[in-house]
Amino acid sequence: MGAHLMPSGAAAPLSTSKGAGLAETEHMFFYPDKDATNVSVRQFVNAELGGTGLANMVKNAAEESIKKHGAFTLVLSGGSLLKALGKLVGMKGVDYAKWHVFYADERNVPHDSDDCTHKGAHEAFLSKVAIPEQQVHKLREGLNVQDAATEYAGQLLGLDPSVLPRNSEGFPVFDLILLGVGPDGHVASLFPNRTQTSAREGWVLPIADSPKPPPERITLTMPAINSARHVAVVAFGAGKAEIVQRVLEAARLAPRSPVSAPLLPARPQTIGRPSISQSRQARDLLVARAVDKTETVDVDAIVKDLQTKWDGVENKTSVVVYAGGAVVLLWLSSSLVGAVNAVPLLPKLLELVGLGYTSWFVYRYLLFKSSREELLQDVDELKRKIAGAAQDAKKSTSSKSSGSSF
Ligand SMILES: O=C1O[C@H](COP(=O)(O)O)[C@@H](O)[C@H](O)[C@H]1O
Repeated sequence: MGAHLMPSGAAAPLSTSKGAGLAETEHMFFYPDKDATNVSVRQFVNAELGGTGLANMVKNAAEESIKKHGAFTLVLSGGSLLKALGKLVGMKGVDYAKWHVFYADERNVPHDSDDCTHKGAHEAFLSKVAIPEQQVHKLREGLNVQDAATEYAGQLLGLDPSVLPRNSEGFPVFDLILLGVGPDGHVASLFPNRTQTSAREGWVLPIADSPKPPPERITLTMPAINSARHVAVVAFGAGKAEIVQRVLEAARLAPRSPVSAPLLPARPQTIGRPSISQSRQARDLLVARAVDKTETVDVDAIVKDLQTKWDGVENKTSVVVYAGGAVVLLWLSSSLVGAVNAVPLLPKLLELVGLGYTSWFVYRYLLFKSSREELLQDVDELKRKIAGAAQDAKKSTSSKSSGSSF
């Protein structure tokens, strides 16, 4: 990845990690330019807290939309996003009877296939909340992909404009579109450098050869996505970190042109300041670091283990003296390395010596079977000598101490 520029123009450090315990933080590579974009970046320290943040955002958007036009139109995409939506289950005070659910993209597969986004959404939360069945708009099964896309567009066009209004250009105005993002930057089933991604007409498109399996899908078009009142891109987990960063940098470097990767939906191509209706459209990017349970550190167990080991040490004074000596040696050697580094050309010369010696060692001891056996014998011999010397030292200490008792 290239350098990350801070508002001052200086390069920013690469790490995106944040202090533990913070639920939501500012993303360090995002510098909002209020005139050019109305995207906000919300960063959570882990996917668990990100899921809660997402569920709250959806709940608030639903309340606002129901107040405004008596319905809430929510558009889902697939993948890891669906699991995060599980946090909606059990939330109090949600008027699910007024929700209408759609898919930003869907795979052209049977509804019981594990590749089916609707199946994932149903398992994660639709089956656990009271949204009327007829208000969940699924892709019709068993059609060829072209007909499936036409049929899906027909379902949307058939809705009463009080539920799904259209804008002045005739595109649908969904209340909230939730987009996942692939590591390659695709959103919905709009993949970078594919013709469908730059389509400027139509609501729904068929995809017959998706670069990510399964190959047959349908997807909302970019202008249909852009017309929504709110769009949130949800990018949870380490696998999404790089693409998120790249897109934020692209948005920063060319704030007035549509971003090249389709992660942040391209802004309508208006010259100058966005009009009031455009600036009212909210764009959110929710990111979270992945925290795997196996990564958590049990500090108590470590302390206990150290305590047991320390209790088992017979001569604690010697251990303390040796440990102190090791620290001093480490300090001396680091000073030495510092001094060597300060001499011009010497570090490079020493690197060459190291390289030469390593090559010789590999050739002499590791390349051929016979020389590897020889090396093992030498190591055994050395071990025997060290063990013998230690035993001799022990014997002489015990004979001295028994001598002094006479
Ligand atoms: O194929 C798809 O992938 C993206 C991202 O999925 P994820 O599992 O990497 O989060 C998803 O947003 C899209 O809807 C889906 O069809």
